[in-house]
Amino acid sequence: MSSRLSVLLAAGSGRRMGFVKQFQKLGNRPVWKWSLETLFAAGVSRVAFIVPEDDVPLMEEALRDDPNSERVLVAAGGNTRGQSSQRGILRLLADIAIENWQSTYICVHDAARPFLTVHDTVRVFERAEVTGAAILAQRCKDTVKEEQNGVIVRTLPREALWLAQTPQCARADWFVDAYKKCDVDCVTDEAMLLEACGRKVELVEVQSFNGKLTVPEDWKYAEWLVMEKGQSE
Ligand SMILES: C[C@](O)(CO)[C@H](O)COP(=O)(O)O
Repeated sequence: MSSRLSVLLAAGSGRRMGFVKQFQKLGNRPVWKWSLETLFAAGVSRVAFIVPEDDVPLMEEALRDDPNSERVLVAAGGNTRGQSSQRGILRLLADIAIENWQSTYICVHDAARPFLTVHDTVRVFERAEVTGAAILAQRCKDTVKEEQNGVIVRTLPREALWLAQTPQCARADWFVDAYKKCDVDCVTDEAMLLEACGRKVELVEVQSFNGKLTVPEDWKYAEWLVMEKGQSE
């Protein structure tokens, strides 16, 4: 019987957004709460919630009255995404016997993707539980250009291109093995780390909108979407 755990990343500085979006209220709850509820509804038993070091006490306080508070570990992020993700995974595994790591699946999710659905989360876990690792991703719809000094040097074949999203899920022992062999500071997602160690990571095509709130336009779109969904105040 396998178990499902998750790392929820919320340690970013919000430089491109202009504010720390993951703690802002979106509709009737803070951005981070949207994904936290989804992860638990998808069968995750424990979440390592990774926030900036200075915000750890604040977030512990914010979680105090949450029905899931006992199942959330708040911890400080590192200097890079890779370090934050690694800290979360190792923190979760500290409470689990090594012989159970093979049957433990951990997904890493960006708190900045609040619209993730339970259905898509379960699909990623189910594929990872079969293949060892899987991530949610979107097929590339646009024509993609490679540039040098503002000029196109190549058009890439979009049939083979996907846009990586989160959750990104793998067997716990695969992550631990990757940490021994590869540098977490050289990757921009967990799949890239696993790929660097020769692991095969399956792509699961996203079925509902799961955009990342990165720039102010994304925030405006998110507010509009929440209004449409009837989940504003
Ligand atoms: C993991 C990711 O969401 C895949 O698209 C993305 O790389 C995260 O980027 P960020 O700069 O750490 O938000």
